[in-house]
Amino acid sequence: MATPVQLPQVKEILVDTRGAEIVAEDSPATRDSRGIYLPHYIEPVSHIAIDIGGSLAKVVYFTRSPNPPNGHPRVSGSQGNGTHQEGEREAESEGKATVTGDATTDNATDRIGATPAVPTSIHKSATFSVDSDGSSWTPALNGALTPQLLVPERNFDLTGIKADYHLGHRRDMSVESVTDGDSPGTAGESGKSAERDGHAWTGSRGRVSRMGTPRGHSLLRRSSLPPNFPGGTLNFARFETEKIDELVLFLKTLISTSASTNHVTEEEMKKGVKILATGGGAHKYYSTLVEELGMGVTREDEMECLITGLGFITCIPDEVFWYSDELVYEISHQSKDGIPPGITEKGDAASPQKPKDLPRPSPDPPAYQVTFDTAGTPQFPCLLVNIGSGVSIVKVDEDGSFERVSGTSLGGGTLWGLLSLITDATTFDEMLALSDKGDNAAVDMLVGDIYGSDYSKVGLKSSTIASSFGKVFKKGAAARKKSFRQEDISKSLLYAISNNIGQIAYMNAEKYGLDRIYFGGCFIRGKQEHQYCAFCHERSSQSLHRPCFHDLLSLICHSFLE
Ligand SMILES: Nc1ncnc2c1ncn2[C@@H]1O[C@H](COP(=O)(O)OP(=O)(O)OP(=O)(O)O)[C@@H](O)[C@H]1O
Ligand SMILES: CC(C)(CO)[C@@H](O)C(=O)NCCC(=O)O
Repeated sequence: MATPVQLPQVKEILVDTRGAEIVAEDSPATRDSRGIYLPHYIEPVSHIAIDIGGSLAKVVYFTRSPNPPNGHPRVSGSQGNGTHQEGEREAESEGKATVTGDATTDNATDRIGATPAVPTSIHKSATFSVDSDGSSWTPALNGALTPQLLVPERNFDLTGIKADYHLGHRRDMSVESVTDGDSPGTAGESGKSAERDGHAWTGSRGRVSRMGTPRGHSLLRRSSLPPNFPGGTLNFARFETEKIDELVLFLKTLISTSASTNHVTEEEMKKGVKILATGGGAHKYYSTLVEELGMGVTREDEMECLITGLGFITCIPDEVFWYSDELVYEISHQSKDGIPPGITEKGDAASPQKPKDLPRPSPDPPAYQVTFDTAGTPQFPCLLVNIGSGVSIVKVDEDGSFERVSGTSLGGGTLWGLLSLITDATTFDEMLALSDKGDNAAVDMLVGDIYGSDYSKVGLKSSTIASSFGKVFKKGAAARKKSFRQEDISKSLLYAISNNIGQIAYMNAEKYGLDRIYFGGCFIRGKQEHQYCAFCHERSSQSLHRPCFHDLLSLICHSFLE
């Protein structure tokens, strides 16, 4: 029988992201659900942040553990296409070991006297189970919420960890009395780095090797930990909004599992948990959430969350990325036969021949590399283009004030919906995979199809799409359905929607004199290069406008930083 524990109230929650590491996942389908291991973070009250949008409900929660998730090597950032092999390669190339998490399955927390303990065996990288019809993924619970305040004897000084957050500025962190030198793994050096740099978000790049503390050594270090050691994983899960009951069940299970792990009643557990909800669904499903969960839910405005999330994400090293100017040039100058205008088949000294098939962005050749913002330097003012079910375009001023200036209903929901009707794909990832293999020129009418060449007088290249799906009608009613490959249709639609969004974004950036555009939202989750290129297509190469992308769920830290 659980012994109830009384919980004091906490007024302020701050996130300590020093030494943060993105946890590798097993499958591409879950790559955006990789947790973030935060070796220093202590969460006095467990926060569950929920963003319920038109298409997807996203959940973020922190589970405490002294060890990184079992058996999962970490990567040093969301590099390249997000596969952890890339992260490993990068770590190796930097002469640093890629480390498998400290696979202690025993209960180290008991030995150091920190109670209640979360068995590390239940703390692992989130996995997903697939529906019987294979159409959707349901996230599995990862670990248990462990509010610091559930531990009756407190003597760890939290007041020393302060991460002041200001939009548009580097955040300064005062580290007054953090005992991070005693934390397992990375703590000491990262902590020093934070002090030395005076930056809150020192990030993880180049610190992978420090996670490789041999087990014996790490246990030795743990023995000198304060009872309430820091560390744990920020977990991500997502559900189709249509299946809101699955989200409710997930939250109920998370709370009840956490209660039993912490040896408290569910009622006590709920006192140490705060639920913050945003997105349209926070309003639509408010009473469902409150009634089903039996606890309070704080609603937050989705645009405010978005901007807070942008401020946070753009500060994280290696999170924001863009395509090289060379790649954008190639895409925007490629003629129908794949050779950019002005470049001969053979190439010449001034303009060496560029490959016909553009390679996927990769370190080889470097010209096409994805460029990461290694420093994590937010650039405000800017334009934020959030591509969810629909698209919101938000102008953000230098001081963080913002205005939703535009939008379009042709967004992620449109692609998802239309491809569900047209193709046999049952999941969004299958749709992206189809489009990856497609050739849009089989479906789209290009300027070259109409002119037989460029229409250079008005600046239109022969490769420019003159009319999305413009070739379809030509086939005649009977032949139409048989004539077009699902792959080509998928790519054409992806381009149509992405180009349209890119165009509206560009025009708004022009209108407001902004030279930085951030694209976000789950629509760009799949990290499809051609999709990004569609955003870059033509317009951005002619101007200073730099389309940048981020792929973390933007609500993440809003609730942690409130
Ligand atoms: N696994 C997935 N299942 C369904 N859609 C996905 C998936 N991954 C990415 N998407 C794309 O992301 C879109 C949803 O993005 P996001 O979650 O940012 O928006 P939302 O919050 O649901 O919508 P809104 O903000 O307009 O209310 C979908 O419409 C689809 O295009
Ligand atoms: C309605 C929202 C804000 C919900 O997130 C989003 O789906 C959106 O911005 N839709 C586009 C609405 C428009 O046409 O401007």
